[in-house]
Amino acid sequence: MSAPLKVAVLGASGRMGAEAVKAVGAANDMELVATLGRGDSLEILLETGATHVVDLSVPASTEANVRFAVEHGIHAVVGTTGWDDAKRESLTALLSKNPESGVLIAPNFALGSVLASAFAATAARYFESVEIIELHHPNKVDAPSGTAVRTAELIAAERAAAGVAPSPDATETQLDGARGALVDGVHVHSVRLRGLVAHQEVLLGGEGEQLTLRHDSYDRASFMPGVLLGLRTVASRPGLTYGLDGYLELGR
Ligand SMILES: NC(=O)C1=CN([C@@H]2O[C@H](COP(=O)(O)OP(=O)(O)OC[C@H]3O[C@@H](n4cnc5c(N)ncnc54)[C@H](O)[C@@H]3O)[C@@H](O)[C@H]2O)C=CC1
Ligand SMILES: O=C(O)C1=N[C@H](C(=O)O)C[C@H](O)C1
Repeated sequence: MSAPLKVAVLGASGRMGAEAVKAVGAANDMELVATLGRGDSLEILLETGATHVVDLSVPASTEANVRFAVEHGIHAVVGTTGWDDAKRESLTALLSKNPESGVLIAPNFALGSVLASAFAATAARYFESVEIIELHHPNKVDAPSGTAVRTAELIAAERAAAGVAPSPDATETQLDGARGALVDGVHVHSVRLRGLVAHQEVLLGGEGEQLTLRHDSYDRASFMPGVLLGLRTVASRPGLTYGLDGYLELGR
């Protein structure tokens, strides 16, 4: 049996981080070597010999955390949101100078969510209209969700490749925000509601019909198989992988 992965969790006291600490601690092929929170020095990663980090911190911190890991030869599995095009491009440039390092940025670790986004992208080739509604707990600090942004990107790419026209919309006047945010030409609506965890609907409309693709995470345990898959795979995938679908055989 090979040596266990030496894993550090960043954002370990948070909602997701606490779940990841449990999941890594229970995995036979992993050793939890460090748990870091706000204000902790990243030098702890070097002192504890971490080979892998899971970043589940906050959008304001994740880039610095991941860059530190890459610069020190530590593989990173990242669930934190906020990785826009510019940040991913800059990270790719850093990774090209550290060719052994692997980073997975996964907007959503839940298998059902990854599948739902892939199905939605495929379906969006065949429907005139598409909009996204994402629904989350009210403690979430960012909107729209990273998952919704990624889903919109996938949908837009499929529609562009298929030559599908923009969704029809005759709106002439509106209150600010009434039509949601526009992500790559796809309207995204964000709901924040006590009692929710993480949910998304993709609405696809055609003449006389509607297809709705909905995914629900009722518990953060739903994200843990994806976190563990990411940890087990990332070292064998140098460079940046954006989306857990990059590690799955989805036939696309
Ligand atoms: N990819 C996925 O499947 C999922 C991603 N997320 C994302 O993960 C992130 C965390 O979500 P939650 O756990 O709900 O948030 P949270 O607010 O409960 O936890 C974040 C934790 O990070 C800590 N923190 C702040 N700065 C830090 C730093 N520099 N280093 C280490 N820790 C630091 C905070 O003190 C807090 O304990 C968010 O961006 C969220 O959108 C959440 C759920 C699933
Ligand atoms: O903050 C959350 O809770 C979640 N964040 C991620 C996102 O922004 O998509 C993943 C999941 O939706 C839960």
